[in-house]
Amino acid sequence: MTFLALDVGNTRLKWAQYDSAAAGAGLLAHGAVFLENIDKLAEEEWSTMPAPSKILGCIVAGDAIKRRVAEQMELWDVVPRWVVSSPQEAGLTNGYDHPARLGADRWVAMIGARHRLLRRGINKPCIVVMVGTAVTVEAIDATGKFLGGIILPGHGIMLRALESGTAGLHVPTGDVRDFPTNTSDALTSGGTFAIAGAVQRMVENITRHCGEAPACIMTGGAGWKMAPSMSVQVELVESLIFDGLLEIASRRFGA
Ligand SMILES: Nc1ncnc2c1ncn2[C@@H]1O[C@H](COP(=O)(O)OP(=O)(O)O)[C@@H](O)[C@H]1O
Ligand SMILES: CC(C)(COP(=O)(O)O)[C@@H](O)C(=O)NCCC(=O)O
Ligand SMILES: [K+]
Repeated sequence: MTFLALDVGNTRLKWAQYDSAAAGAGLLAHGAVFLENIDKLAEEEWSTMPAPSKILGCIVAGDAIKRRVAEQMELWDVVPRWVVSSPQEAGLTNGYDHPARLGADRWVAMIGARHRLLRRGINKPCIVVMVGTAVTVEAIDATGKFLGGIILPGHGIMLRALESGTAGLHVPTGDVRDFPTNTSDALTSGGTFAIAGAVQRMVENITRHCGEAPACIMTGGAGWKMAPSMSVQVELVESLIFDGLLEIASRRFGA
């Protein structure tokens, strides 16, 4: 059997095909497409792929996108399953006021992070950072309870908001500097420090709450851009959402 995992965000659809639906499964193929290009998946990337036996994904894009993704999968005779955040899954407890309202990508990434640590025998609090269209920073305690998390604008949204709300901030991308001395560097550094500072604050919050410093795992399309500028130690794990989907799939579908 092969397993297709999907992560549909507000900017890109990411997919990965595995040789089974189990943690540690072998990766057969993977790709990412901007949402404006999803209508070509069936005739391009997916056209030569053997039909998956199971499909599980998380989607936070709107219903119109969801329908367009489903259309591309009509190529195969498989009903795709979408993760909905629940009060409990794969050993995690969801502390959100309304568990189902938590973005499915956030829930799946947390499941991936928790099991990644447990597999290494690490049972301590954890911060999960996801740097995509938006940035999310989640806090999980040592028992696997999701305590809560924050949402802030991603780099692109921050810059576009500043550009559209001012007259004098239309400048090329700059560099991250401790003390920026031009507009480009000031904007790029501002966005980067906003994200790095938010993560540092959540690390402080959870350390105070749990009495123990957390492990910190980061993922998302722009994670590699943030990694060099973080003020706390983070582990960059590009596959975190897929790792989470494999954990959920192994429990739902069996190995
Ligand atoms: N090679 C790349 N392709 C696409 N986006 C990239 C790339 N490198 C960095 N990014 C950044 O990552 C963000 C998209 O990340 P992604 O995790 O796909 O977001 P989402 O899950 O919200 O769709 C974009 O806002 C963009 O700034
Ligand atoms: C926070 C998000 C917009 C992040 O989206 P992304 O950057 O991955 O495209 C998404 O997880 C979402 O729509 N969440 C629902 C609201 C919530 O989690 O509280
Ligand atoms: K995402």
